[in-house]
Amino acid sequence: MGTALIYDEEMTSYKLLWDDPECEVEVPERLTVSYEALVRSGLADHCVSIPVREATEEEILLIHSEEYLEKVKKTPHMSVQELKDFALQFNAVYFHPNSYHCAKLAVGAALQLVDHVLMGKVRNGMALVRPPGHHSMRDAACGFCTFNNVAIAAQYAKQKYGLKRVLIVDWDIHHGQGVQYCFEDDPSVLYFSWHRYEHSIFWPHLPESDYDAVGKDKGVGFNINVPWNKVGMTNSDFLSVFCHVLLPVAYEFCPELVLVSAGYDSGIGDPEGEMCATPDIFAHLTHLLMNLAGGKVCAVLEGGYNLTSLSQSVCQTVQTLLGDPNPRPENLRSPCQSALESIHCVRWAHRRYWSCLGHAADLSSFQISTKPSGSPKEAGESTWKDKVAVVWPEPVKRVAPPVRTAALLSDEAVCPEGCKRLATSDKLDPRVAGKLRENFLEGEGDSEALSALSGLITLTEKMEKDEILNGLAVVRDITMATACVVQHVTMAPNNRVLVVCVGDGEAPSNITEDRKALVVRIGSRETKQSKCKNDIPVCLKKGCADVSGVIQAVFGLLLPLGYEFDPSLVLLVRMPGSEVSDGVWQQLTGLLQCLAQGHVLVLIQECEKSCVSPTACSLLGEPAPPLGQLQAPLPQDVEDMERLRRKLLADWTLLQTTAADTG
Ligand SMILES: NCCCNCCCCCC(=O)CS
Ligand SMILES: [Zn+2]
Repeated sequence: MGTALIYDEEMTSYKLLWDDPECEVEVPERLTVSYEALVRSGLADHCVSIPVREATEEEILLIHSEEYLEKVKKTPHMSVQELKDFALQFNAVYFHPNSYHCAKLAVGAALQLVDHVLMGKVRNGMALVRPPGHHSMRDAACGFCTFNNVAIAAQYAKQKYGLKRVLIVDWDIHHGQGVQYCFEDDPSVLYFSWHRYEHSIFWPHLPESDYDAVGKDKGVGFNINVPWNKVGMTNSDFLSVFCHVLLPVAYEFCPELVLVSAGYDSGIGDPEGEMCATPDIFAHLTHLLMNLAGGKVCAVLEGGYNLTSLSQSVCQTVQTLLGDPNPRPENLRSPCQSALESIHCVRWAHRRYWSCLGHAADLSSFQISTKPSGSPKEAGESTWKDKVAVVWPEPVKRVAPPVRTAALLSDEAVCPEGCKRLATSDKLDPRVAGKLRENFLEGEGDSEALSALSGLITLTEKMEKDEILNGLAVVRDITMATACVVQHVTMAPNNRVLVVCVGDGEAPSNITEDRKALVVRIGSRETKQSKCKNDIPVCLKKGCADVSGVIQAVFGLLLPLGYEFDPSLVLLVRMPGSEVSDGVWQQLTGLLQCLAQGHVLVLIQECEKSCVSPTACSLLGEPAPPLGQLQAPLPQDVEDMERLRRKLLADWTLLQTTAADTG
């Protein structure tokens, strides 16, 4: 199934007709540079092009009032002066004779995308639209927005397809207060937004944009606001919020559809956001959402005003939706104190509504940075032109290797659909063979074992050379196989391997202190107390059969560790007898492809070959099936994981979830 791209140059046919410093950034070129970048990079050709359509009045009335619609309907016939006066009644908007037409196309584009995804014609997709939507309200335009494209899409999806749970992820740098107002009392729509706030001195200065606006009545808990109280937030801040706030809650919620209010004014160089996250981060944010809702992800453009940053970020998003491997995240470091405060506050505010946040540390442990007293004054109002020009490196080219998934199997085993069987006939370099015999086979002449190990070496080398993206291997002795890969990979100077062992069993013996290998073991009990600090055992009372326990460990520990470790290879090992369900296993296999440019090698023990085909599906880029709404993790497990997290904080900064965590 493909990735939809919805774009029509008709939506460039309106613009600002008078002087207004606040609106001048919202130019038609935003759409043309984005689309042209997709065409130039060849990404547009790999997408399924879907035509736009005008939304009907009935669809607009799903969210907006008749009075408001009747007002907007009059704009095509207005003079410039009348348009100007009309706009004055709203906050930070402008109108043009063509605005109404374009606003109906923007809504229609979003609905076309939702239809094609929910009818299974495409897997996911992106709608490049303007005007944006997330600020507009039932009775008012606001912040360049006329109709609330994403809010209408959510309501439309519920009504037409009977969806019970829709997740809206708003990564735009502004708070989509319009969306919040629509759904704050609605438990079927979980709205997540981060936004520049600076304790309300940033536009639109709303108290209800703060972290304590958690929803109302039946909707308490279903509105999540992460305020950025400083500018300059980085990739590390963004990933920390996804791992420690959004994703655990999103998996507990288990949405049937993910709508993204994809605004790129949160990217570096944007005059509105003034943040420092680079365009490649949107590849990771997108990837981390793609195993939710069975992969049904609809991204709808909101803001984004630096044309270079915008077009690069749009390309990063679409390339990930297409399934291409993610770029390795550049030099991640500790989230900043302000971001940690925000994470701490929002986790605390939601601790009663989401069991995955039940243990969130209370706020007494540190003094929240005080809100400025008195009425908010506009943040130092310099127009975007006199902002100093920001530069950043062009995102690295992301090339998909010629073979996506290779399989190392015994001769009689059937090769899963879509995988390429690895020919072990390749002559193994006699020196390597000698080392393997000496290190792993105690010299015995077991040619079968030797060919299996040499096959693993070949697999690993083909990944390093980008001849294949990922692979799976069915082996007889999984501990030996793991040790063999670890040894081979860590021989090269700047290679690092993240070993994820799922289920109980011995960690590979040759893990050294040199941080070239990091082992995270998710199992039911402490085997022997791990002596070296690069071997991290996560213990769950019920072992890997505990879905919410495993998910808690994945987002709270494994992914932050993985991102910070930044491996060149991920080795995912399914220990024999691990009771992990295929669903959880596929989630893991899918999510871990966000690391190491997607180079994931999965090891399966001969006796477990029933999980070969689900593994292959995930390695081939199929979204993992939804896990269902998650139960609360066991309190004992949560305490153990919290203790482990605090112990690891000294070495791993992305594990922090509160400002008090440092030191
Ligand atoms: N530069 C500080 C002044 C803030 N003005 C805000 C104007 C509305 C922005 C709306 C928007 O970007 C939609 S995504
Ligand atoms: Zn915005």
